[in-house]
Amino acid sequence: MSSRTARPPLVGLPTDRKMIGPHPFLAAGEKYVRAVLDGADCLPLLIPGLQPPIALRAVLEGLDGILLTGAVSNIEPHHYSDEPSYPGNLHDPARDATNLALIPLAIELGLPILAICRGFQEINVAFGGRLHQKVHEVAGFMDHRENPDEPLDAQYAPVHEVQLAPGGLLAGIAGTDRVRVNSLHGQGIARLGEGLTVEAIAPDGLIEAYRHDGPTQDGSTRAFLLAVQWHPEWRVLENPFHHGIFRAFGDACRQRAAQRIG
Ligand SMILES: N[C@@H](CCC(=O)NCCCC(=O)O)C(=O)O
Repeated sequence: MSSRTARPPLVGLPTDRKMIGPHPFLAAGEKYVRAVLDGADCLPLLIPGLQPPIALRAVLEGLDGILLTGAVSNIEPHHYSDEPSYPGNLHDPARDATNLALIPLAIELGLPILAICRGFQEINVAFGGRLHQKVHEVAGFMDHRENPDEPLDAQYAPVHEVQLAPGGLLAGIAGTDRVRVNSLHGQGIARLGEGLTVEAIAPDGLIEAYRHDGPTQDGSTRAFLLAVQWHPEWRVLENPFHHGIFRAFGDACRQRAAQRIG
């Protein structure tokens, strides 16, 4: 038995940069932090998203998992195309710099990753994929945005189905091949990054979830990487499918923590 004390797995959440009055703050949405604690049963720790990024390898080496959160800001399009950004597009270059540097490092270290909405888009870009800047303006696609005038519970209510890939991670968690999900995004996948495997598709054909089956450091097991375009963190304990996603992520983090201690 190890002489080191067992501790709950530590999950890092890279922050957004938000202005409060004249001062920039580094913040993460409380619902994501709570979902790590309550849904995954892990300890959340915020990773400051600065530009240029802090020494990320040193931070990641002390962690057992990463949660990439959603955000109202959009990835600067120069990271995935030569299209200009549209006027008024809200960006967070410090978060882009941190997360696009952190993703390959986390994968190299074999850390479990759960990515939500903007985080889902970030991993796709980190793997060489492309995004639509406005899905609702692309012929054939639905409008995947929320109505900001509705109460939050209505904005985060399930609004469309996704078809789950047979034999996939999500189909295993859901125990079925179709689920209804919430939808609060203007951007979406135009081309899936190299090496990512589709896990869920919306009725208009938009990819809404994927996984990555890369090998871990020892080459024997595969690290958990699941990314979803919707918001499983919302009232995570009230939705068995969403809780299942966080539990699966937490289990992967616990396995990772046990390897570190053992
Ligand atoms: N800005 C991107 C990503 C959408 C996203 O992450 N929304 C989350 C909103 C706030 C939250 O619930 O954390 C897009 O519009 O596609």
